[in-house]
Amino acid sequence: MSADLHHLGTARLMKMPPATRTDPGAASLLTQRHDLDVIRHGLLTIGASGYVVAFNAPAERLLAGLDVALAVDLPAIRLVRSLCARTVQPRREVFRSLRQALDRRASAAFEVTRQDRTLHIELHRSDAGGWVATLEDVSARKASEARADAMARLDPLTSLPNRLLLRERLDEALARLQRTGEACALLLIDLDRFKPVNDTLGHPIGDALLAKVADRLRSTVRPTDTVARIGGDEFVILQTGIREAAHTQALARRLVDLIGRTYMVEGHLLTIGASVGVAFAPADGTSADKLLKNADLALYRAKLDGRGTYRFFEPEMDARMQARRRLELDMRQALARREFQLHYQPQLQLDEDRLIGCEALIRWKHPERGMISPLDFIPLAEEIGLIVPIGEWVVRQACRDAMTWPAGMSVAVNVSPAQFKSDRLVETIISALASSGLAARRLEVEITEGVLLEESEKTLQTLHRLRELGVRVSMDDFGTGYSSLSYLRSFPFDKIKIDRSFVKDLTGKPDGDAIIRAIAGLGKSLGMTTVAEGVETPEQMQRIRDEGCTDVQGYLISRPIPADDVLAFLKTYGSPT
Ligand SMILES: Nc1nc2c(ncn2[C@@H]2O[C@@H]3COP(=O)(O)O[C@H]4[C@@H](O)[C@H](n5cnc6c(=O)[nH]c(N)nc65)O[C@@H]4COP(=O)(O)O[C@H]3[C@H]2O)c(=O)[nH]1
Repeated sequence: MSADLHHLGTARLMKMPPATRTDPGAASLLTQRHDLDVIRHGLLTIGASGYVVAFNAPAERLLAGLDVALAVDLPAIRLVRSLCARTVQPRREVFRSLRQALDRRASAAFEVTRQDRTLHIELHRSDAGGWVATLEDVSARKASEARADAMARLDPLTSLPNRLLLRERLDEALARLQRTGEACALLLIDLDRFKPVNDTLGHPIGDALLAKVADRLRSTVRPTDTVARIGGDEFVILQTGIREAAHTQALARRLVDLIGRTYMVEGHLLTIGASVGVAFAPADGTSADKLLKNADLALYRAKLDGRGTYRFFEPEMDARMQARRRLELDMRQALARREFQLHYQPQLQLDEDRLIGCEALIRWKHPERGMISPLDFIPLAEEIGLIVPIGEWVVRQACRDAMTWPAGMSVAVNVSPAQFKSDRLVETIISALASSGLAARRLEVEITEGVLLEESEKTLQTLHRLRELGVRVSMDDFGTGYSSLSYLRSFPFDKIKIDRSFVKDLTGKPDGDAIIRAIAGLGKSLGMTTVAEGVETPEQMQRIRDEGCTDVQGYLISRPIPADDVLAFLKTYGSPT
């Protein structure tokens, strides 16, 4: 240390006896001490010869407790040594900056801590060749900065660590893992059915529910684990020091069970669920990003597998996700590249044995993969919102194609829940009818229960607007959902399409005709047409006729055929006028 101090240039000077020193202005500074006391900050002057010349009362107070008493004529070097024993920065660093300041005749600043108090000290060169030091107690500011720093790492609603703190803990755990060889697990938790609670009961109830979820999560982990909230209804648990994967599995199972138990929030009995994706370090990744990504892939799988469950990451998930991403990229270009086609499946009216319309069914002619079934791309299109432009194309194309058919033939299009949510549906249909010239009564919209499940008020309004236009509305896949019957009461459908699983049961199961008979009777009394889907055999057709259904559709009449073949098919079958 003393070697450093020689660089400060004060050691030689301080050896000089006080009597021989001449510090210009020292006397006047001493006389001004009373004036200096009014300054809030501590002030201390050091003469050119390296001795304390003057200081005010705040300086005395702030420096009380050092192992050297502040006094006029105190060698500055002793003061500096005593202060440097308590600097926040490493002592060498402080000396280096003091030395630099001295060499450049510039200022230097450093901080000293003592019993929870932090002093900020600045040294400035004075005109007289000495130094003026200012001392400020920055403890309160430091504490509030530390508080703000901690707050920036906490989620205000649940007081759980937020994404930032999770990230820091995860980085620490991963670094430790390399040293100790222990494993850790990341459990990504997504709440199922939280959004409807928030949307229907309001945000205060949603917030209270999230706080309860946080409490349950906290209660089920060890103190060494971290529970974090990283998004609206997304939580994460970082489980450290794992010896067996079975412990993580037990935790994942516990989470699904615990979150799925009923909550009482302000008089409301609420039930939500949890899907959990798990990734292990180091097996599934040794970086925070990789681990989060893989836990997310596992979570995606858990959701696909019906939610309310947990999944561990597996390498194939990554491959599957990449395939999905490729499909998504291709699908985004497919519209512009005109790769979609419509095939049409004719519908037969049983009474008069005549064709009355066709259902439009989309096909994707992929340049490399060939024809792709809608079952393989429509769900993804719905998920990423691409169903809106694709559905718009379907409606426009179907209307154009139907204009080439005999006037008695109508066209039915499938409309998915995402299209209903987009607000553009009615305008799209009006525009498609206007530009094609098709009469509204020749267009039929087929919806499934999925459409009615969400935002029912808004959905019903849209359905009524379509009805006012003259467009017909049919309920598809009837009988497969949870509450098909109740939906019949909420909207006066024109048509019920009986799911083909019931038609299959006609010949496969004893009493297989009971459901068809019941639905046909229901349709009759409600004044709705009933169409049996998936009719493949003459026997099924006869039974359906006997049970009172009005229309049929299925391979027996025709498979879906390309648009260009429809007219030829109508001719051979005997088309309506
Ligand atoms: N085994 C058997 N199957 C029969 C028979 N008759 C018809 N099918 C098939 O049953 C499906 C009927 O359509 P969906 O229930 O609306 O089910 C459709 C519909 O939900 C959806 N989809 C098709 N086109 C569109 C579209 O343009 N927009 C939307 N949103 N969804 C569409 O994809 C689903 C599957 O379409 P496809 O693969 O074309 O499958 C069609 C059709 O080819 C039969 O006798 N036996």
